[in-house]
Amino acid sequence: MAEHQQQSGDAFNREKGPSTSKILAVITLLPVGGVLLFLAGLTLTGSLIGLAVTTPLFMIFSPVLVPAALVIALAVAGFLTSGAFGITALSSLSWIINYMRKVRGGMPEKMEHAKRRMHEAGGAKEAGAVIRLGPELEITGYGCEDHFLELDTVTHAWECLKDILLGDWTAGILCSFGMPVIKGSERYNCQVLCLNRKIIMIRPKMWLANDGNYRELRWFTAWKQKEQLVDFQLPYEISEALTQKTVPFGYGYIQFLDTAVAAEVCEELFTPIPPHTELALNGVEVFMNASGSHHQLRKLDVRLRAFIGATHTRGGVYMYSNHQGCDGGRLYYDGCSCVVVNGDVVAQGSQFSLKDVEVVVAHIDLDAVASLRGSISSFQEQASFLLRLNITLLRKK
Ligand SMILES: NC(=O)CC[C@H](N)C(=O)O
Repeated sequence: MAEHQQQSGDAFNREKGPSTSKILAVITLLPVGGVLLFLAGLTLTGSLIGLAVTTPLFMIFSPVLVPAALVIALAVAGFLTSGAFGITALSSLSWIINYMRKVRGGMPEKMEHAKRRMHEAGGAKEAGAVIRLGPELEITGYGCEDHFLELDTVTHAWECLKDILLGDWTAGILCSFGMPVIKGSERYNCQVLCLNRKIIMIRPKMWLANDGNYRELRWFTAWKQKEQLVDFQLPYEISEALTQKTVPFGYGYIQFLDTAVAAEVCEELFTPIPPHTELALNGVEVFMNASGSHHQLRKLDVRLRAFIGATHTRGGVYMYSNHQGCDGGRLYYDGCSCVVVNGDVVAQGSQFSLKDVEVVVAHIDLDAVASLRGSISSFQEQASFLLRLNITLLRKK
């Protein structure tokens, strides 16, 4: 397995350089831009000199209307040509500068949105939030479709995650980011859980959305080894930057000193046996559902019933984060990110909005979960006889 992991590191390195077509574009545009800029200058100077020489002559020999009109026409033509040359030259040079900047930055602008979102969610952190959940496949966007099959989509997602982790965004706040991860030869739709500039667990989606408008099995494989957390070797550049070599990968939850938290990824909630049922019996109190769910009449009602059903008989905090807007495909993702506690919706975001980022914050009393569970005898009976799940222990409050 270590060998396979190294492969994902290799892929990470391989995809760095610019493509041949881009290099060709730069090589052709650079002289063209320069020549055009030179011609622009030349025609501008010519027009100005012509105007300067002929104007006094016509002042003396006026009124000679036809040659005057001729001079004006020539001057206008001169300015227009110079302007056209100038604009073409400047736009080709600015394309080159932009391209150079992108090559050096190494990441498509699209993935910068994840960082922007983190920045705007900073307010939630200042308001005291200790868990931050973004939507499914947040870093790349949910609707990449066949671009998920390109190695550099995954590579750039790691680069973006690295930038986020090197900043302050994850200091003191558990953050869940969605991105594709290649493990060995398989590509998984994952939630990457991070805290204090480290990756503490990668949770691959186990039940993929593959009906109606969804085609996740075309791009991802479902994680099937439910029984164990395995070691995932981070791509070389990530492990160097984070000084962290491996991370637990698989199905499980994170045990803090005062509570337990787990991811349940979108479609998993809607399966006949959703993971939250056994996670709850294992003591997980907070569920983080990262979702990419499109708008369809009455679907919000289906979702809300699912969150309420998940938590009102067995207790729990259900955090739900959905994309909002359109991203590449033909669907509208209708937000409505929310927080549900013991069957009550305590916070909910908008369904239709043009905002770049919307942060939904809720202040939760975790004792309400413990006390509901403590009051249901059958919950305790089932919990005491259940097989224990995989845990990542964190000695942090
Ligand atoms: N991304 C998903 O897993 C979609 C799940 C579900 N079918 C929905 O529409 O919400």
